[in-house]
Order: sequence, then structure tokens, then C-alpha cells
Amino acid sequence: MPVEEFVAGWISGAVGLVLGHPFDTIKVRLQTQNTYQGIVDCILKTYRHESVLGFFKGMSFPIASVALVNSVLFGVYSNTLLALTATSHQERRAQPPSYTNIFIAGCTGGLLQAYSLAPFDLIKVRLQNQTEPRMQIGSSEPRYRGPVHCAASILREEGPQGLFRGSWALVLRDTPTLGMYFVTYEGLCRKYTPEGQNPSSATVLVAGGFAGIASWITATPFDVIKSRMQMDGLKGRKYQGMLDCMASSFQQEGIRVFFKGMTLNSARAFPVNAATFLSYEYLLSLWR
Ligand SMILES: C[N+](C)(C)CCCC[C@H](N)C(=O)O
Repeated sequence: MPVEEFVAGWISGAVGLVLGHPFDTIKVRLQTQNTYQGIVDCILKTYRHESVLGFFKGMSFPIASVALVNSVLFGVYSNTLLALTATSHQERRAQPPSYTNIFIAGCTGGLLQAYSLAPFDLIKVRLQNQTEPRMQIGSSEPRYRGPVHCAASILREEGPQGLFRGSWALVLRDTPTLGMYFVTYEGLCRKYTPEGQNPSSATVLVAGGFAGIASWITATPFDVIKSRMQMDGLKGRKYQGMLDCMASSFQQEGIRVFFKGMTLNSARAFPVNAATFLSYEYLLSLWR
């Protein structure tokens, strides 16, 4: 089993993650809190109230877990393709796998990454939604003191299944859209690369960026539901389950609710996934 794929997935994910975190925080706040007028308002309020640090809330767990999550995604993807087509990463330029196989492998990677991501993503979202400024004497204490305290409190108050709140929505968000992610990436690389050659760095950047945008645009409706399910349970239960969350969000806010955070998801997706794929391809070419 090609171990390099797992390691390359990890490092490249971490690079992308730091770049994209401020976008992510604003998005999560817009999806789950109704106190902001829009993107600019949310950025200004966050900055005034919490300084630059506010944008980086909840980042430590994603950094720690991206090793697991991204190595699962890229590792499972590549090894599923290996099982389906009997080609390794290096052989795939000469013998390109079919888009159906790429899609199946991407969905498999997506399904497994969603499960490994669920508890870390939940903690991230809970911390991102704490708007208390950090390290100010006399200001009100936030509910969670940090990621470990957050995890421990959820475990104590809601039991182990509490850590997987929203994971159904997360699985639905990630499975088909990660299939699409790899199909878009491969498709664009093939289109702009002469046959049998490796794609140039510019091609990898652009293909990675657009793969990110395509998959995030389609993932946004379930992303909203996922974030709301994850915040539910904090102050009692508002939703009976995922379907109830969808129905009541729709009733209260109309169809627009499913597109909350779409602009930010797409803006974040380009740099994050361009950096992710570039470092991924670069690392794999080093280890060849
Ligand atoms: C499938 N969906 C678009 C939801 C996630 C795609 C994940 C790709 C990358 N780790 C990122 O954070 O952008």
C-alpha cells in the first residue's frame, strides 16, 4: 500500500488549512448565527470585538487532525483506484483511469474522511461560534476554554454520540462531492496536459482550485445543515433530527438558507485546494 499517499495528503492538507481558516470562521458564524448582516459586517464585528485572533478560533484541532483526515481521504482514494484499476499513482498518467472509477474512489475516500472528520469538525464549529474576546480581564468567560475542554464537556454532557452530532449531514455533504472533487481535478489536468506527460504546476494549481470550488458549491446546502446540527444541543435541542433541521430552517428562512456561506466556501476553496494539490503532487514526485 503506497504509504507516501497518506503522508502527502497530510502535509498538503495542513498547508491549505491555515490559509483557509479565517474564511471558514466567518462562514460558520454566518451559517449558524443570525446576528450578522453579511460577510463584511461579520468580518468587522469579529475584528473589532475579538481582534485578528477571532478569525483563528478553533484552528488547533483541525491542524492536529488534518493528518488523519487528509491522509484518509487521499490514501483511501488512491488505494481504491489501485484496487479498481490496478495502477499506482505514477502509472496513472500513462494509463488514465475512467471517470467512473475516479468518482467511485473519490466517494469512498469522502465517506471515510467524513467519519474521521466528524468529532474534530464539531469541536471546531463550537469554538468558532464563541464570540467572547480572548485574554481580556473582566470580559465574560466563554463556555469552552479550548479544544480539550470542549471535547471533555461534550463527552460529559452528551456522551460519546454527542461528539458525532451532525455526522449524517457530514457524510451526505462529503461522499458525492468528493467524488466530484477528484473528477474535476483529473478532468482539468487531462484537458490542459499533453498526453502521457505530468501536469505543470500552474495546471495543478488551477485544477486543484476549481476542484475545490466545484465540490464546495455542491456541498454548501448540506454544509449549512451540518453546522446547525452541530450547534444544536448546546442550549437544549432545537431539532428532532436532520430532516427536521432542514424543514424548519427552510420554513423560517426560505430557500436562501441552503446557500449561506456559499461565497465564502468558494473563496476559501480555491487557495486551499490549489495549495493542497500542488503540495500533494510535489511531495509524491519527490518520493518517486
Ligand atoms: C467535499 N467538501 C467540499 C465538503 C470538502 C472538500 C475538502 C477539501 C479540502 N480539505 C477543503 O477543506 O477544502
